[in-house]
Amino acid sequence: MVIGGGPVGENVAARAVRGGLTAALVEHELVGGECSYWACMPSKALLRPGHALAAARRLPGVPVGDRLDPAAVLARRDSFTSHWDDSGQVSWAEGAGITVVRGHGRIAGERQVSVGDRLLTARHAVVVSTGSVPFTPPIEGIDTVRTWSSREATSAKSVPTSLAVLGGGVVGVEMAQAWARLGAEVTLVVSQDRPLPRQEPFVGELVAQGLVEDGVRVLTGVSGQAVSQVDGQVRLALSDGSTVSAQELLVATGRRPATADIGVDLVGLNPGSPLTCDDTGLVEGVDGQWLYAAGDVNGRAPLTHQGKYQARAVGDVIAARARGGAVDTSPWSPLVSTADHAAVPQVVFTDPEVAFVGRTAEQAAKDGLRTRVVDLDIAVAGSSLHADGYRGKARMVVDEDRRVLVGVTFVGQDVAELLHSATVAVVGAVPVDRLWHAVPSYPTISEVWLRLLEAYGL
Ligand SMILES: Cc1cc2nc3c(=O)[nH]c(=O)nc-3n(C[C@H](O)[C@H](O)[C@H](O)COP(=O)(O)OP(=O)(O)OC[C@H]3O[C@@H](n4cnc5c(N)ncnc54)[C@H](O)[C@@H]3O)c2cc1C
Ligand SMILES: NC(=O)c1ccc[n+]([C@@H]2O[C@H](COP(=O)([O-])OP(=O)(O)OC[C@H]3O[C@@H](n4cnc5c(N)ncnc54)[C@H](O)[C@@H]3O)[C@@H](O)[C@H]2O)c1
Repeated sequence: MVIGGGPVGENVAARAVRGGLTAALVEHELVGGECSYWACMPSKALLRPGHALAAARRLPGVPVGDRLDPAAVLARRDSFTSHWDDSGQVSWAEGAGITVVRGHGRIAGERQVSVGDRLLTARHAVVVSTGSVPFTPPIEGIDTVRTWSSREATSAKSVPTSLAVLGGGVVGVEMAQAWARLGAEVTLVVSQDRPLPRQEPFVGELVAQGLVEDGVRVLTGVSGQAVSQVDGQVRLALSDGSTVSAQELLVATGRRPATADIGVDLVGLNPGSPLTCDDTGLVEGVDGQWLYAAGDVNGRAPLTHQGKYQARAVGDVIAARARGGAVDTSPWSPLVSTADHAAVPQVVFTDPEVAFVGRTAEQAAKDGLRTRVVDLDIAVAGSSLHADGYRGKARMVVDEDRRVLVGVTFVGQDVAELLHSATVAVVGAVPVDRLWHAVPSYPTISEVWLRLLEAYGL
């Protein structure tokens, strides 16, 4: 029995069915979850046309208009969310042999879930994949005015004349750029010295530069102190005494696991906290091997692809444990999510794009690794052909004791598709001396791999 029919819950259920079990998927809103309707899909649909226009402008000879057509962009976005109708996903689930149960699921006891006045009992396991909810910081007045969360920012029906964005994380930078390119006057408020502060320092610097070039006002080192409504605008008072006023205020200050109202207290866990689990997804602190968690709700790596990876392991391990006999849960077996610890890839879909996997140099040092860091501008034949004035940077973090990569970061136009090569190198612990023999094709942006290895000394 799976509580939460987002991308993660769907995948847990599908794998369990594939493993020979029956599966019920309890969903209280739309099957497909946040990702399909208010997160990954609509946000990328809003960003992509602006990137295509910017890319075309960097190539003399390509006829381009001077601005996007917002109505067409929003209409295409709507088609990617299936107009917020989940019948296609419900049909997919039913076709995969999953029983969809509409309603709010709560843990009601060992292997039991209540949905309204129905009590459902699972034969083998209950999996919680309820995702996450936006975190609103305790700023004076924030509850008294209408603000945007990522939901409004991804589903808005028209372009606001002006938008203030509080928070320089991934949602903040992506939505600031999307709406700026669609014509809004955007101010991004970042509490640290740069956006995306958890990434390599050059990431935030280059992304901020890209935003400024798009006309975004990027304010760093300031936080929100108070919010009020003045003359039909939202006014945000900042820690340096200044104010920002805009038609809309997007609060993009992070998310928290959705565990507040799902009955976890009944099994001795803390509502509102992540459901900490082992690498097979078993929730820690609950006996009997019946309660699992996957996706945003476990706080391990709040990304769709990583949650779906956990889902495949959880669905498979539940089926394997149901069959009985020995179950291999050693690191890197198909039944565990080993990559969550130090090999998580992520793309930030801004222009310049950001793509990284594994540890930053700072994280590797904190983890006690003896590392060498190689930094390069992305300036190869492939990049110069790709766009006039191509601007990008790459960093590779090498564990010197094992001579393998433990982290790679790329920033630049269209680097997303480079990322999987880095992920394969990190997950596969490919020695740099062998990586040398993975020859990048000429002339592609991948040539940066050769330059990185040369700069390392090969
Ligand atoms: C604006 C934005 C953009 C993003 N872009 C990307 C991206 O480009 N790439 C990426 O990898 N990640 C992205 N993410 C993160 C991604 O959306 C999440 O990691 C992903 O949705 C997690 O999937 P999930 O199934 O764990 O949770 P969710 O997608 O949140 O699904 C949880 C489901 O559970 C349901 N539910 C919750 N509680 C109950 C209950 N008690 N009973 C029944 N149903 C319940 C919810 O209605 C929901 O359908 C983005 C996030 C945001 C906010
Ligand atoms: N492309 C992608 O993969 C993608 C896109 C969007 C979101 N996501 C995921 O969704 C989740 C949520 O994203 P998010 O950007 O909301 O969270 P986040 O945690 O990435 O960023 C939140 C930012 O807000 C800042 N902040 C917190 N309180 C603040 C305050 N009072 N004033 C100013 N700044 C404040 C934090 O310092 C942080 O930098 C993340 O896990 C993210 O990885 C992924």
